[in-house]
Amino acid sequence: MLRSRTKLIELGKRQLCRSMCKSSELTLVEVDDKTGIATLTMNKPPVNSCNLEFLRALKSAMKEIESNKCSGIILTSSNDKVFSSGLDLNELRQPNPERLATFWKELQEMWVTLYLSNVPTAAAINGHALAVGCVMAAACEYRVMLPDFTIGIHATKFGYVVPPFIVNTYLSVLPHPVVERALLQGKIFSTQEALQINLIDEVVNSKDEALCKCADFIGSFEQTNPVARALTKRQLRAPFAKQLLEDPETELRESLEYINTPLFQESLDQYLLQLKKKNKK
Ligand SMILES: CCCCCCCC/C=C\CC(=O)SCCNC(=O)CCNC(=O)[C@H](O)C(C)(C)COP(=O)(O)OP(=O)(O)OC[C@H]1O[C@@H](n2cnc3c(N)ncnc32)[C@H](O)[C@@H]1OP(=O)(O)O
Repeated sequence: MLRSRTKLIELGKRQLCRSMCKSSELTLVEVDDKTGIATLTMNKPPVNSCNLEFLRALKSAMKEIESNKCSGIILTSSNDKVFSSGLDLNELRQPNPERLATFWKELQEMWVTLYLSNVPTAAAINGHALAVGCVMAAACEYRVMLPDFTIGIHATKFGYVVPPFIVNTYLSVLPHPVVERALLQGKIFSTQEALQINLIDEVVNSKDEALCKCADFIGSFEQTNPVARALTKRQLRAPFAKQLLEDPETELRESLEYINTPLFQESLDQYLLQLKKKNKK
């Protein structure tokens, strides 16, 4: 605790970044010179599905934003219909064992980086946010969403047992009975339904408005001490991340075992077929 506090104070002494604009193919980071807020735009066509390289790019963008002492992160998408379609299902289908293990570790690390980020995090959900797309939004501290899209974790519908840290992401935002029903049904919520259950904080009519609301949210911490804020956030969130932080190997092993079962592979094949068929109609 003392070590991490010292590290944070050292970070606090560094200059607030005034302008940084770094693009990779998969992510785009723009920092507002006045506010120090970084907008991290997911940019993996066609639907921001998370493969190994994309998870890596997201994690490294977030770490870089934090190390540049920005005042907060807004997560959004360059696609105006899809925030993220979740994990790239091709990574899970008949996987190469080594790549699958690396992929899953990246997933764990990306989640920890976002969920326990030292800086305020907000999601401008400008399109569908499915499965891990929803998890990323729910891992942020604030969510604003455009109308007529969908959000939720429907893993049970395609034969995926939801790992504890994903359950915990939902539990950070929603009451237990709501989480239980939503996960067991594999419920996908409309924007309006998501607002009613408080999965999102607000509905807005444009991406610009969403970005402004997120910036206002991050600005609301201007008067707080960033070190005290970050440590308090960590205290509140650590119990939900404890299992994964203390024993990532067990979660990794259990996930890999499950992904490799014939039961999971068969239901994944069927699900991917449905997804492709939809486009041929
Ligand atoms: C952060 C730590 C998390 C740890 C987690 C484990 C938790 C377990 C829970 C979930 C795991 C997942 O995330 S699995 C991913 C589940 N995602 C989906 O089921 C989304 C499926 N996609 C859609 O419903 C739609 O694509 C869409 C609504 C997102 C967009 O619709 P649209 O019509 O705009 O686009 P298309 O359907 O035509 O898609 C274009 C193209 O992309 C392919 N596609 C879409 N999603 C995926 C995906 N997730 N993985 C791989 N490929 C995907 C789709 O088949 C189309 O391909 P073709 O052009 O070749 O037909």
